[in-house]
Amino acid sequence: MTVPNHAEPVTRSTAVTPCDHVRESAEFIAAHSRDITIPEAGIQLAARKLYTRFQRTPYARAVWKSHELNPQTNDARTVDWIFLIDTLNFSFWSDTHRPGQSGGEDETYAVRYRGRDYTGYWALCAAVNRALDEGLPCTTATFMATADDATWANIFRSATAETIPLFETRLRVVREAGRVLLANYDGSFTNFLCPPASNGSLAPATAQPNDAPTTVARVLDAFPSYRDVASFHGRTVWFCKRAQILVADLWACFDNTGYGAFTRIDDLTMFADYRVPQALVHIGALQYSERLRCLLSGGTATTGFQPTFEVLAPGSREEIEIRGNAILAVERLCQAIRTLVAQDNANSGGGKGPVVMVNPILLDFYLWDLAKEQTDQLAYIPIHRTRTHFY
Ligand SMILES: Nc1nc2c(c(CN[C@H]3C=C[C@H](O)[C@@H]3O)cn2[C@@H]2O[C@H](COP(=O)(O)O)[C@@H](O)[C@H]2O)c(=O)[nH]1
Repeated sequence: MTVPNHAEPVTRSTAVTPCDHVRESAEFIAAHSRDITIPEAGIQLAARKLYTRFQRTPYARAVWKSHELNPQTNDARTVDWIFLIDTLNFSFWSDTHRPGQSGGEDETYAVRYRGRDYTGYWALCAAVNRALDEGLPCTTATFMATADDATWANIFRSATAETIPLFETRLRVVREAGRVLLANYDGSFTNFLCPPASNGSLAPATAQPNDAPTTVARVLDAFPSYRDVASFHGRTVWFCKRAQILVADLWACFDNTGYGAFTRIDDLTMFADYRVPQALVHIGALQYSERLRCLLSGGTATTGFQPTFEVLAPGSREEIEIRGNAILAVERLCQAIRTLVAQDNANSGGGKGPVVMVNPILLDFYLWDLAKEQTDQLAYIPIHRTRTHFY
């Protein structure tokens, strides 16, 4: 079993990266939270359960490609696909459907693709793949920057009465990103990752791996819609969810090679969305106050949590507490699992059982996939509903 070896002299640059800011922000938010706690006993119990599961079935980068909608080739087209998806990777929850409530047709936005209806994040992936199948080059910078409203409306067309949330915001965000690629990166995110050599040749396979936290910082500089920060108790707090998941998706898809090769990938944090907090509450790594649960789902402990699904304003105290504590809970889970790995190593002299490698990215992916697989079982835990282009 390998534990990331921090004994080596870390050649960490002294510069504070966005990932450092995100971690510091999470600590600050947790220290000033009123409606959320991270129960240490819950962390330890969840860490042991996850460790046992990972010993049986390691959760590796390769899982990323196992979903039928994710690209299967490691090439420039896949880089542009991931960049488009993560530029639009936000706010899929339904304005009408209330999970857990009986009766009423589920009209959640859905995209029909190859005979199957996809909702949530996967609806976005299905819409993009359907457009590509229909001959629309929607992952190219020129298309992103110039396609008109009707073309995008057709790309995102729904199989239900509900249309894609934040349609106008998505157009603004995708056009901004397309214009930046055309103006500064010769029309492709591959040039952002691996600037062509002076002779114009591009050989990502031989290029030096990018540094993950530095790449996150460069994404924030280049693409304004990725600047996911807020104000909390008079301080700027950082989340950078889409900038970090963009790097993580490249790393996972390319299996840490070529365009997806990164140093210091373990520095990335969990991606503060509305789905992983639900999974963290379910495994006991996060605890919501009675007040927060009532706010999110309505009703009271005695009348039961009748989902009314209050909307949380972007930047509200409750939204920031949920996002910040979710990040810190995954950090703590990660540390607890690494401690278990180290203890096992010390006791068994290594070489026992499958390699358990864990970092915040893999924990995040695992918990997100868990929440999606167990949507019904987790319906008793309300997600928070905030309309935002950050997550
Ligand atoms: N923290 C975190 N948030 C994630 C993802 C993903 C997609 N990741 C897949 C790709 C590779 C991995 O292996 C995963 O299979 C989407 N989201 C966020 O969730 C929300 C959508 O939820 P729902 O409406 O229920 O589909 C929305 O905020 C979206 O931005 C993740 O991995 N982690």
